[in-house]
Amino acid sequence: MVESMVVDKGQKLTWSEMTDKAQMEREGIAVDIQGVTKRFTTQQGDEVTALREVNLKIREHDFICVVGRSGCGKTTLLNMLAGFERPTEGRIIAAGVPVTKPSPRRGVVFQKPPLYPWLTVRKNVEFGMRMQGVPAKERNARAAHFLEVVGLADAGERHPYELSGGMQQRAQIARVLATDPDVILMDEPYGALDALTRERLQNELLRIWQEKRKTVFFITHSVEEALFLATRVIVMTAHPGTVKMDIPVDIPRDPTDPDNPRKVRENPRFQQLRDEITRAIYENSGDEERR
Ligand SMILES: Nc1ncnc2c1ncn2[C@@H]1O[C@H](COP(=O)(O)OP(=O)(O)OP(=O)(O)O)[C@@H](O)[C@H]1O
Repeated sequence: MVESMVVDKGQKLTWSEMTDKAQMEREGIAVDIQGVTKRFTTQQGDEVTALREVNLKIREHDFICVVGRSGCGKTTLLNMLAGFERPTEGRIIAAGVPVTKPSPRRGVVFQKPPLYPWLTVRKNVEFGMRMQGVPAKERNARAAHFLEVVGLADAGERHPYELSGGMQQRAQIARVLATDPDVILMDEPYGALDALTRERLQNELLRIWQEKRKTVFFITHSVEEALFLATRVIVMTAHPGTVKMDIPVDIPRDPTDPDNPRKVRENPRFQQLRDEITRAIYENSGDEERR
């Protein structure tokens, strides 16, 4: 039987999708990952179960950090949240609607900033908005605002190759923020940066997250980075990838305080959670590797 359809903000939804959407809005759920399994077939014809039965409710304004050993399926999960890949089983609902393809409501920040070398930084920041059909005047104003937000107000007329790695990452973040997504998906965005730049950018991201009230899903290999940023840390285990722990982080943070990183690190709760999460990642792993 074909369910009747209703149109909501230009999207066609079935009645049951409308009911789910209303419930998610009532409960403040931004993204609902429901029983997601993902299998790949390798070129040799073998089947790999990258994720099995992942269930996770991401609330609006959550800052989720996902940690886990290499190969546990973090990027696979992010790719499905972005709509780049489809689950083999289960489904992902974002803003009440099943995710079937990429959407500007979900911005993606990659480890390597995909900036266009022939465009200035300002034009790069405007690019996503141009794709959305934002009029030139508004594009200009929003680009100026977000370049300011990420501390690149003076770099708008430069080209990406004239920027440091940290500045390029800031430009990418400005480009994503300027498209005004509900959810920002970040795949190890600071993995390639030196420790000091990384700390600065983490603080900046916390401030932006507090100000703009976005929902963030952030992959990292660093437990310390996760504890510095997250409202919830999700620990995943491998073969097949699944959620092992969901840990709320209750450490007070103030990104407007330049001494915030040291204060957070020296909080006894930080050290306790770091040990607990590190143990969870590596126990039963059969080796002593530590990151
Ligand atoms: N397109 C693909 N075809 C076949 N197997 C894949 C494909 N993409 C991912 N996999 C497999 O799925 C599993 C999870 O990979 P994924 O990249 O999501 O892990 P990850 O946790 O992000 O790893 P890392 O921390 O190293 O980036 C791995 O075993 C990987 O080999």
